[in-house]
Amino acid sequence: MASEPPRKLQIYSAVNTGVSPYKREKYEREAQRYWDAFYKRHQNKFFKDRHYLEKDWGKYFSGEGRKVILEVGCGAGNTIFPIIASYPHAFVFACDFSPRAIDLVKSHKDYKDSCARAFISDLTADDLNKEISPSSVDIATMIFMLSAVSPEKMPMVLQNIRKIMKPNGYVLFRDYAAGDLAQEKFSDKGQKISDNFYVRGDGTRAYYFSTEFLTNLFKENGFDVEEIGVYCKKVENRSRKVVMNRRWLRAAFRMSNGSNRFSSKEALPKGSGHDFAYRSTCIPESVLPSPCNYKTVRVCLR
Ligand SMILES: C[S@@+](CC[C@H](N)C(=O)[O-])C[C@H]1O[C@@H](n2cnc3c(N)ncnc32)[C@H](O)[C@@H]1O
Repeated sequence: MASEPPRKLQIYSAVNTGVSPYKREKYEREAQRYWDAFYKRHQNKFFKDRHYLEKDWGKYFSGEGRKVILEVGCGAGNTIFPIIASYPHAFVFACDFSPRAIDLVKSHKDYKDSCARAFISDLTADDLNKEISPSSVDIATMIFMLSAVSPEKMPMVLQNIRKIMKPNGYVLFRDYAAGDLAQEKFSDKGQKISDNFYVRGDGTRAYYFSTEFLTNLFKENGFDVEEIGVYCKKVENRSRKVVMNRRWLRAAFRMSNGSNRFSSKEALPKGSGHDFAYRSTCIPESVLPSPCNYKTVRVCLR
């Protein structure tokens, strides 16, 4: 019969990470419910439309033919609708595991069957091939989505996306970078689940990526790095008289040739934590634009 772990060990574990094993498991099991509650509370008012996509990634979206795009973890559609506005000939698949988020997308005034199809899907569990033909997507956008997934399950998301990407298709990625001010704030409050992974007060979670971790994660799952960089802003909140140093990672990954050589089993992390045994070469931090040149902007961002 399996015996319970010694009590001392349990206490150590809770103190070490800030979140008890019971809560950690609950946040994982009920991730969908927490995000759905988020959209019940905030509707489509929380995130701003992401108008920087065309400026940052125009070269990937433009070109011959009708581009097929998948917005992964689309939320209320703040990435979908700027893409449709800038590229009216594109077709955008969009998925999220929050039914309320998908309802918000479908009720948006610019949602039309001729240019978009939104559906409910848990990217860590549901096969995208049920909704999208294999090897049919030119570009997958992952905008502040992967950070919401536990590091143990990130490979599953990438393996799922690989199946529907065209050979040489691109994943365009933007998400939280390690060292962001918001991460430092978490560190003070005992909301740490594991290394660089935290839970917010509303039960949603956020992972803070280093360039090395992200590079290895994508390489291990069959993508090559096209570009990657840390992107920094000083965000000034004049009413609260605070200046915050925010950091994001912006990257583009291309499907590796020989796209089917990675089985999903191989892609899974080896340990129970996210101590992946990476085999691939990393891009050293020294070749990245670091330290950041902060530029001051006045915006309100999560
Ligand atoms: C910060 S929001 C980003 C939304 C959108 N990409 C944007 O640009 O505003 C993260 C989204 O990822 C979704 N998400 C998290 N884990 C997911 C999963 N396993 N499968 C599908 N969607 C997921 C959440 O429901 C949430 O809508």
